[in-house]
Amino acid sequence: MLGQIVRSLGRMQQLSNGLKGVRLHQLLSKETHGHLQTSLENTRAISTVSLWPFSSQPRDFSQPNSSWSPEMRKVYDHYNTLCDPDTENGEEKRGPWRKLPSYNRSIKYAAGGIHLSKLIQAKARLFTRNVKEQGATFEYVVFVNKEEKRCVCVFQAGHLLEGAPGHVHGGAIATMIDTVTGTLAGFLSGPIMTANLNIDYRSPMPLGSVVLIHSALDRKERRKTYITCKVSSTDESKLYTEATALFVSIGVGHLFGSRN
Ligand SMILES: CCCCCCCC(=O)SCCNC(=O)CCNC(=O)[C@H](O)C(C)(C)COP(=O)(O)OP(=O)(O)OC[C@H]1O[C@@H](n2cnc3c(N)ncnc32)[C@H](O)[C@@H]1OP(=O)(O)O
Repeated sequence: MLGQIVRSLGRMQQLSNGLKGVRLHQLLSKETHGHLQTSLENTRAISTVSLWPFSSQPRDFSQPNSSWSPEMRKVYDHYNTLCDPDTENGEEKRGPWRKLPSYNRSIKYAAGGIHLSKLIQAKARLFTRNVKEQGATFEYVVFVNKEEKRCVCVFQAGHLLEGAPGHVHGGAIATMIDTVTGTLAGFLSGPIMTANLNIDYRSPMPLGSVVLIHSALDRKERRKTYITCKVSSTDESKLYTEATALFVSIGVGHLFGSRN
């Protein structure tokens, strides 16, 4: 089975031979992210923007939309400004902050990706980006600071995420924590999967809230990347949730049931 997949992927690589800088393993890394660990997909998109000259333009869900509250927009603008380059002596210098783009399934936009999508599951979409109604579920943007090995996510919780009446479902909060810590782990360590997630819910989060999800690298040990996480109000006066997460680096074969 794995052999067949690898042969199919080989044919797909021929399709992409004309595309400079695009290698099969990069496409596979994106697929890994599309299904299980899309943080690397985000990461690659930063470093290889040239991966997107294909077919139609994918929608970047990290752009402001009309569902965003003034508070969401204000915090977004603050972090977005940190991503702007400074000009010193006429030279542009980029700081450590980057905004990560976010797609519902970037692989289908790459050459050969459509075939990869079919091979795995054509209708699969990233969990947090699969509701068309803007503002109904997960509105979020992740900003990463490479030097400090940390990131911050601005998250607005939509009305379809209700758990306790009027408040955000604990599973939705866990989803966002997994997403943000996983994005950081993938950014720092490449393809990974969540091995362990510990969450302490400290205060109920009202639906419609805009919160900050701060994640930072705790440590790396061999294939293990440990991340800490805090979810708070935007002025950081109220703590909603704390978490720790462990991500284990994987090879692509892991997704096909191989340990190679
Ligand atoms: C933008 C969106 C980003 C979203 C990110 C979301 C990512 C996800 O949600 S992934 C989906 C949820 N996760 C999964 O389904 C993973 C299922 N589990 C697995 O596939 C495997 O158990 C996996 C990959 C975690 C580890 O398996 P394997 O590669 O064989 O590693 P293994 O050799 O057992 O362990 C490696 C190390 O990790 C440690 N480890 C593994 N699992 C755990 C665990 N649960 N707790 C503590 N330590 C662990 C091992 O002790 C070992 O440590 P050491 O190096 O000190 O010996």
